[in-house]
Amino acid sequence: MPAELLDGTKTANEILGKIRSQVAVRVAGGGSKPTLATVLVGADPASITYTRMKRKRCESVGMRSLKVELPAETTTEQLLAEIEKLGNDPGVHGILLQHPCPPHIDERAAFEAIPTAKDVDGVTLGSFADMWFGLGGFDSCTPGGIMRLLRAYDLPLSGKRAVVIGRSAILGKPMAGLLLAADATVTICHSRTPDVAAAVREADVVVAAVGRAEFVKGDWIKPGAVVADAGYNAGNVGDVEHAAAAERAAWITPVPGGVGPMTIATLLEQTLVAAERDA
Ligand SMILES: Nc1nc2c(c(=O)[nH]1)N[C@@H](CN(C=O)c1ccc(C(=O)N[C@@H](CCC(=O)O)C(=O)O)cc1)CN2
Repeated sequence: MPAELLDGTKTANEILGKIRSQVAVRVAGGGSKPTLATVLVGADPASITYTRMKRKRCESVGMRSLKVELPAETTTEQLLAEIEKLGNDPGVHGILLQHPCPPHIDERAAFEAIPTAKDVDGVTLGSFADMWFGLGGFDSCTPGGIMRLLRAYDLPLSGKRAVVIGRSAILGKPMAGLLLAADATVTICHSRTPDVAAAVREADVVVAAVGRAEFVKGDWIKPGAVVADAGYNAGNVGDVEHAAAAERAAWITPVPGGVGPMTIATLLEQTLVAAERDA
C-alpha cells in the first residue's frame, strides 16, 4: 500500500490559525503586534521568494513584518551593524537573516549578531546549545517544523532508529539534536559516509536534508518507514525519489506542501513566543 502523506500545508494552516487567534487576543488586550524583521542580502531569486513568503504569512496572521534588503556588495561589518540595530530595537521581536548570504559575508558572525532572545529562526550557537541541552531555545525552523509535523500525526520517535542525511548548521545538525531529544537513536550521514544506502535501509525514520534532487532512492527505504523530505531543489523537487519511496514508506512528506510550509509556521510560532516573553 502506498504511503500516507504528511500534509504540511494543512498542518501549517492549523498552526497559523492558532497563532492568528493568539495575536488577536494580544492586540485586543493592548499588546503590540509581534514583529519579525527579515534581512536579505543580495538578490538570489529563491531567497527573494522565501523572504516574501515569510512576510506574507506574517501579515496573514496579524503580525508586523519589517523588510530589510541590502545590496549584494554589503560587507560583513555593515551587515553586523544592521543586525545590531534590529537587536536593539524594542519594537522588533524576531530577526531572520535569510541563508545563504553572498559568499564574501561571514554568515556565522552575522547569525551570532542576532540576540538569542530574538533568534526566532534558531540559527545562533546559543539557540543550538539550548536546544541540544533541552533548555528551551528556539528550534532551527526546518527541523522544528519537521518535529511539529511528526507530532501532529502522532508518529512515535522514542526508541526508533532515525537517519538524518546532511549535516548543515541549520538543518542536519539541529535535526539530529531534536530527534535525540525525542529519544530516537540517531545516525547522521554525510558526504564521507561510505554507504548511505545501508544506513537508510535500517532506518525507521529518514530525514533527507542533502540539497541534492532525488539523492535518496526509493529502494533504500525500509518498508513502513517515515520519510521527511527537507529538500527544496529547483523545480520543487525534493531530496527523495518520491514516487518510489512512497511505494515502501508508511508516511512521507510531499514536495511541495510538506516540510516547507512547516518551516514558516515554526518561524511565526517562535516569533509569537519571543513577543510574549518580551511583553
Ligand atoms: N535563515 C534561513 N534561511 C533558510 C532557511 C531557514 O529556515 N532559515 N530555510 C531554507 C529555505 N526556506 C526558508 O528560508 C524555505 C524553503 C521552502 C519553503 C516552502 O514553503 N516551499 C514550498 C514551495 C514554494 C514554492 O512554490 O516556490 C513548499 O515546500 O510547499 C519555505 C521556506 C533556506 N534558507
